[in-house]
Amino acid sequence: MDSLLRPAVAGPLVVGVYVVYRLLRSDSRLPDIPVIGQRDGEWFPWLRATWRNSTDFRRTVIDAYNEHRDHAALLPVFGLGNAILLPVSETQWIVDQPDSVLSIHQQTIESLQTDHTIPDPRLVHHDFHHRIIVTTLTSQIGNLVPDVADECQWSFDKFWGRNADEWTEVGVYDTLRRVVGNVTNRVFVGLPYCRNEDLVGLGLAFAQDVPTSVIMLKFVWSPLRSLAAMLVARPNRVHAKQFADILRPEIERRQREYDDRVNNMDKYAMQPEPNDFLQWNIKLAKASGSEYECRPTTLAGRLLLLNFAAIHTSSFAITHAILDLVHSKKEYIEELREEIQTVLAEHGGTWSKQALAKMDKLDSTMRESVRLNSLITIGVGRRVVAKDGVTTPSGVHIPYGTSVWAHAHPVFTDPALYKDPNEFKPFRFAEGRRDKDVEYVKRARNAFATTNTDFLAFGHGRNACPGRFFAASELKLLLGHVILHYDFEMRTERPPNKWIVLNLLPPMEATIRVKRRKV
Ligand code: HEM
Repeated sequence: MDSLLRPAVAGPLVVGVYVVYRLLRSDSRLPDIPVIGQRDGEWFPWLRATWRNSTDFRRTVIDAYNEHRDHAALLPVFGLGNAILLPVSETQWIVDQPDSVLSIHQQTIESLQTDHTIPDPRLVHHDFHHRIIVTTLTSQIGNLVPDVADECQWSFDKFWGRNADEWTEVGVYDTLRRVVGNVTNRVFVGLPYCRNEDLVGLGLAFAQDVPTSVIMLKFVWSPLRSLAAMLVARPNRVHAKQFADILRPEIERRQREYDDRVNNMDKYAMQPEPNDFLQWNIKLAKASGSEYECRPTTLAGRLLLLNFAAIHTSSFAITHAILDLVHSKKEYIEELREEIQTVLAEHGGTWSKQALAKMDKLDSTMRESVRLNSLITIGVGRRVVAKDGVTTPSGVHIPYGTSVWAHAHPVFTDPALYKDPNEFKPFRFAEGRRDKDVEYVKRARNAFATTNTDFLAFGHGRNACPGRFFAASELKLLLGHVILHYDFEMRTERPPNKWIVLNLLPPMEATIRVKRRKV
């Protein structure tokens, strides 16, 4: 008996009993509503539903849509905590709730365990980067397109080559994540740092560290997570420090120059300020008067957070689009090439925001690919932060601390919404935009970056992805560039996507053969 009371034995025992207890039964505060994955008459129904849902999430979301789309249902999944999938009719209600009732911020902190996985969690709590994306990045897209186009060319020359005589085999995801890393960081930190392989590599590594450490931490009892994170989130800290070390000289140089510029306007009359995220952040930090926001480690940390939010999401999207095209019809690629050539010719032969806006078929191709391959499979996750909980329009009371979600993956392929829903039809949305029988507002819903309750790839409502307008321009330019400059060897069988926990990912090992076009 004495040995049971020793801390080394008692600690794990208490944790073990608690974990088993939580797995065997649901939280008694949860409403009495159907449980996704639960079958009548089974022993340990909660545990078995949790196991079923966690091990085959694709089946889970499809069954949930077929059986529970009209009412709320509990969604037991390992690591998701108390979660409820609301009926499709309540998706708009979720995103309309004030942040004091349903919070995306608290949900992000919980689902990414940011207090443990982000080396400086204050970065997440103060949303400076979010403000800069909304106020400056989006409005600067027009001015940034030439830089994006230049970096795109440099990067594809490097990773796909210029060989116009022979086919070259390239790893699709592996090369595209590097291209996206360069191009996105051109807009975040500018030249020459966006081409610094160590910097881009660290951004990619960090974006992998976070989900990996989240998965490991979810297996640890929450009071012990800070302790476990010392070990589990070590790579996150190491990579964040190395990332900041590379950028520190540039950040300090820019800060000195910024002060000097304010005092000596004449001296810099012929030298424009850099137009990138780092510079906007330096400016906003100065204006805020916050010593913390002006620290080089804080500024570098924000850039790393953005690398995390932007690069994987965008790399997955462009990987899917290219795989979809290469495994469809050659005529689609030819039709896209014709559109791109025609529009570019009308715009002086160069990429611009206006030219991109005219390329309806290109825009449609990206949206169609995201429709079939969206990374997120349940959408607009929000945490109930109202102390007394919240009651949904259909009358279900949801307690404090529970997360609510909307159906997403099966909605993208609902035959009631799309004809031939599982077929890749790249011009589907372009046709929708041209349909003069449909009122203008509805036609405009077909644009790539437009969100609605049926299309949650970027979320929806006032907290929808703030980077989506930039992402849409960047991705269209990348896709347009490769269609113009490369031939693709067409293939028949698209390698299947992969479900990793709750997300849908592209086949990362897939390769294709490309040849530079002689133009
Ligand atoms: C194809 C590319 C992208 C996809 C599919 C995507 C998707 C998403 C989604 C689903 C959300 C959650 C929204 C919600 O729950 O309503 C989100 C949030 C966010 N995204 Fe994106 N994103 C992409 C690109 C980007 C880029 C390029 C940036 C930065 C320039 C970015 C920055 C962010 C940030 C900062 C948030 C957090 C917003 C918040 O917490 O309020 N994303 N994104």
